Amino acid sequence: MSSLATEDAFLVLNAGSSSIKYAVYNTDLKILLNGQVDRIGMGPQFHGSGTDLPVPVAPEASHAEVLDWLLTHIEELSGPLRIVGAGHRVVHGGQEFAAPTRITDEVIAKLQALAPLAPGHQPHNLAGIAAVARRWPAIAQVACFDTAFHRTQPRVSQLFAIPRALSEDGVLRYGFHGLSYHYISTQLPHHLDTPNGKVIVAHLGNGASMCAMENRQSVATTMGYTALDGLVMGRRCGELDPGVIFHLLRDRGMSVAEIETMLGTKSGLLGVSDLSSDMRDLLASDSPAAAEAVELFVYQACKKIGALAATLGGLDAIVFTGGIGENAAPIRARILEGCAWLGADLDPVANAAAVSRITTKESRLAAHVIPTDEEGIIAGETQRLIAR
Ligand SMILES: Nc1ncnc2c1ncn2[C@@H]1O[C@H](COP(=O)(O)OP(=O)(O)O)[C@@H](O)[C@H]1O
Ligand SMILES: CC(=O)OP(=O)(O)O
Ligand SMILES: [Mg+2]
Repeated sequence: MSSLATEDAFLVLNAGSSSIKYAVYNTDLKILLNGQVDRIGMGPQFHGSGTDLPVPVAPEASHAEVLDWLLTHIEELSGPLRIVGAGHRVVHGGQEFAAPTRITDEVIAKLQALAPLAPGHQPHNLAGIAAVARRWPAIAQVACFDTAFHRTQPRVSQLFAIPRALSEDGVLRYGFHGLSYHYISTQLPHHLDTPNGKVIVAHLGNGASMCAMENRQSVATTMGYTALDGLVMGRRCGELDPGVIFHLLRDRGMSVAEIETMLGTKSGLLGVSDLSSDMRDLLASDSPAAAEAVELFVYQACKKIGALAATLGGLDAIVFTGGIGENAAPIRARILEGCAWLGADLDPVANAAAVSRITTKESRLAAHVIPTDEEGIIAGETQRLIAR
């Protein structure tokens, strides 16, 4: 990156369940570098600065190993830049963290205590914070939470029907993907005729969820206390009768840890297809089990759209985002076919091109594709907190 000048810059890390996205911004929030490692656990691939290359680690290498390589690579790419701050996506903020927060040892300890509620994410988020602190010991770091955007929800959306004492203790539907939903909420006025109307945003990636918005605020979401609930995901089961867990414990002799691993990493698209957690692999396969996994993904998405439309009392628009939402035209088409009763009329040409609006002019329900930018939200918040 010989074109980079010597200037102050922020690093942003967004560790998801199958990817680590990064971006480097200058203090005017201009993006200087960005990219990602995806397919972590399945032969990780780096994409960024005009190159695509396999990460030189074992195919099953952990997020931590990938992170080590990635930070060295970012340091090389960033050449003369002075990294003066870092912002991180942190998936679970629990009851306490409802806004971006400067990271201290005390904050780290509290976030570690929440790790059991997000075992596929929080440890990777904290590993990123620790790795940055080792490499750039003097810089300020900021945590931005996936749960924060949903804190505007009415209490009834957050409650489970369990004894009150547990709800008072924080066993609530927190919801996730909030940085993505926050970004999309800022973009609705640029795309929709009715940005403040009744909108469902579908963040469909390796993790997948939906958020019902009105006045661009979250009023309901499909994920829960943890990121296991709701839609079918790459490796997570989504909505499940809790009775299945008792059956596995009592009648099949599985341990809590085995069940957690099964529902969190061996279920979803991977479990049903017996082939892959990656939608690209399933769409390219002619296996009947892969087709059934895709059918279940679409079926559950349509079912949740119906439920969220009911919480909103109607529906003006659906927005697709995330790796599948942005890139998988056949999945968007199939979900919108299931929304014909809500007035969706797909424009196949627009859908194939993934231009912003993918329904016809006459369609009563508008559908749009809007690429998400979690890193942009993190960068803005990091700069704001560090400047203070
Ligand atoms: N062209 C594509 N067609 C279908 N699915 C895609 C395509 N590109 C990416 N995906 C899907 O997006 C998923 C990753 O989404 P992403 O939002 O980046 O994941 P993460 O949850 O790790 O942040 C992959 O698992 C893959 O299934
Ligand atoms: C919360 C969550 O599921 O995140 P991701 O989609 O990045 O795995
Ligand atoms: Mg993600």
